[in-house]
Amino acid sequence: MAGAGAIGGYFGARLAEKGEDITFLVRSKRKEQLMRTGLNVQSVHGDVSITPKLLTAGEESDPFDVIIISTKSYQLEDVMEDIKPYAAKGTVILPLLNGIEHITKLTHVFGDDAVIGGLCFIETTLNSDGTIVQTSPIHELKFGERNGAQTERINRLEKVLGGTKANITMSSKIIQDMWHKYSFITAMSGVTTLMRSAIGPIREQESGCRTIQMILEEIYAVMLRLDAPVIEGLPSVQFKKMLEMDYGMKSSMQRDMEKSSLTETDHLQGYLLQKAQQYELNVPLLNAVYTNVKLYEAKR
Ligand SMILES: NC(=O)C1=CN([C@@H]2O[C@H](COP(=O)(O)OP(=O)(O)OC[C@H]3O[C@@H](n4cnc5c(N)ncnc54)[C@H](OP(=O)(O)O)[C@@H]3O)[C@@H](O)[C@H]2O)C=CC1
Ligand SMILES: CC(C)(CO)C(=O)C(=O)O
Repeated sequence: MAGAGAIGGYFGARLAEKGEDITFLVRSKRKEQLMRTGLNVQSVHGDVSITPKLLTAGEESDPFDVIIISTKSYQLEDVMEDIKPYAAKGTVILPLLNGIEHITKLTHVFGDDAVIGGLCFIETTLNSDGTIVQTSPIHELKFGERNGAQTERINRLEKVLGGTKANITMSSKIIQDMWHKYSFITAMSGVTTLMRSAIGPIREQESGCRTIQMILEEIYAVMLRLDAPVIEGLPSVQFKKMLEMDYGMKSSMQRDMEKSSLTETDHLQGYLLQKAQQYELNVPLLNAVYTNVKLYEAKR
């Protein structure tokens, strides 16, 4: 597992809890912390604490069968360098980042065949002592071959990841799932950071609902222009999902802002905005949410 942060620590701990052989690639500060405290998860599905197997970049190790990437988008270039020595021919790279642009970057470095698709739906964060806190019932991870094939390696991976105390499933349309998640999170992180509120109170305002619907429409228009494999009527499907989210659900971008951390807005809203400009599409709400986060980043 490349990274032992909010999602990497959560899914890694769940896999280790099941008995899988998981090594976490960490940097020195996190390593010191984990050696002192162990890897601790506080979860609505039950807490778990493990003594993690740790590796830091440059240390000797055999290559890994699977490398799950769980860093932020702005840490991708560095982590790709760091994992290179541990990726051999046949190593499968499974990224869990939100967004889509990282797939191109990963295939460029590791080759088309090595990289499969992946995503997760979970609300989790690191608290000040490094504990992973998972707060709402959803803890879903999806993975699959990018071309949807039911290959031998994907069946093997399904066996390894299955039976874990988290909802981990194989998808034969993972790229579509990733675009759908991308549209959802771009809207969700956009409105929650703009309104500085969890999703519930935003939906209680009629204008809040309209804002969510409008930004979903803008995102959809850009994705259609990019020939992304999205379903017809995606904005209504995503809006419905937004209505079903826990009242207090926040986005990880919003939590990052609450912790005064850097955000992934360039990777999420920024990428779509750049495409909208290229194709001369009018996306006022995307512009507004992106500017809001960039102003926050400039003031950090
Ligand atoms: N949190 C959530 O609820 C969800 C997040 N996501 C997505 O998942 C991705 C990860 O987010 P999240 O888990 O919240 O982020 P975190 O910041 O909590 O975790 C990222 C971790 O990666 C580590 N890391 C970064 N670079 C390296 C490196 N070169 N070597 C080793 N470790 C490294 C960081 O370690 P260090 O301490 O050294 O900085 C950090 O612990 C994002 O794309 C996000 O959008 C998706 C769904 C939900
Ligand atoms: C959709 C959501 C809010 C939870 O999975 C998410 O992906 C995030 O916070 O990054």
